[in-house]
Amino acid sequence: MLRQHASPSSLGPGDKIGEGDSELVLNILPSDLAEIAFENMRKEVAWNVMYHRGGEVPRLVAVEGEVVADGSFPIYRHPADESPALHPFSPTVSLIREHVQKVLKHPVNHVLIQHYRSGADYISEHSDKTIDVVRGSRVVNVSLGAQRIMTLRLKRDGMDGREKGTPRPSQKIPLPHNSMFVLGLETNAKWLHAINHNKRPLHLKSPEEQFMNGERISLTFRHIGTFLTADESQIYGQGAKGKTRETAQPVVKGTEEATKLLEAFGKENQQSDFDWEAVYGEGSDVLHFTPRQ
Ligand SMILES: O=C(O)CCC(=O)C(=O)O
Ligand SMILES: [Fe+2]
Repeated sequence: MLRQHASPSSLGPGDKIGEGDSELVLNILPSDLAEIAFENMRKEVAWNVMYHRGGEVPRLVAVEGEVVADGSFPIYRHPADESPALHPFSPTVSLIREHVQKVLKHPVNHVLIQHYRSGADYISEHSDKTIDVVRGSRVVNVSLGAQRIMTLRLKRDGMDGREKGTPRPSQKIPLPHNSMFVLGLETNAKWLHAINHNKRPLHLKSPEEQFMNGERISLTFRHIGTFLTADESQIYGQGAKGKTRETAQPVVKGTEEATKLLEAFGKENQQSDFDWEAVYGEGSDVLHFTPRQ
């Protein structure tokens, strides 16, 4: 039985989350791996500062993925000025990936890893950008370290037809250490999600929030259908204009193409009935939005 709570209470395993295609899975990793994963990743992962509109994003990030035989690798495009360089899966992340795939029952070939260094680090409300996400697959966030809260909020246009002044439904899902939040694409289409900051002094927080000194690492695994060739000169696959390796096209940096894709991302953030085929179907060959000078 799925239970539906009033908006502000916390949801967890077994609850109807978002459109009902999302869920929280506890103890995703065996305890020996869960225990060492955080410290291992601190050392193994190539952490970067990432920029959005010229400012630093408030967390450290890294990208890893599966490099295929000819050296091509998956690319996930989202509105950052530059995507960090992709590295092959590091040893601990590889192990985590295996457990994720077993539960998810579909492959994942790309991960965005984020280090929330304290309660002051956060990710603003957004929908994941799905031009490069294999259609019908789900996105997962594995949480390690301090518990933070995933907040879902119905998109504004989802309120059409409801009485004026009705608050937008929102849901709070605490993400404990060693959990996996599965984001269904229907939920991603109709709701925004965020990890808001939690600036209460550490000593006033719950033991779960204080864990790992308030630091959290999340791993957002996706099944990506768009690829860059080894020398990063060409792009192909689901989200590109050339849909196969043979029809790969040169990547486009900046220019009107970039403005067009950024506008499409804006629409995906706002529209519950976002028409994927109409907006993304043709594909885009843009790589970086504000290329390095
Ligand atoms: O840190 C998280 O769990 C959320 C990350 C996220 O929403 C994203 O990278 O798109
Ligand atoms: Fe997200």
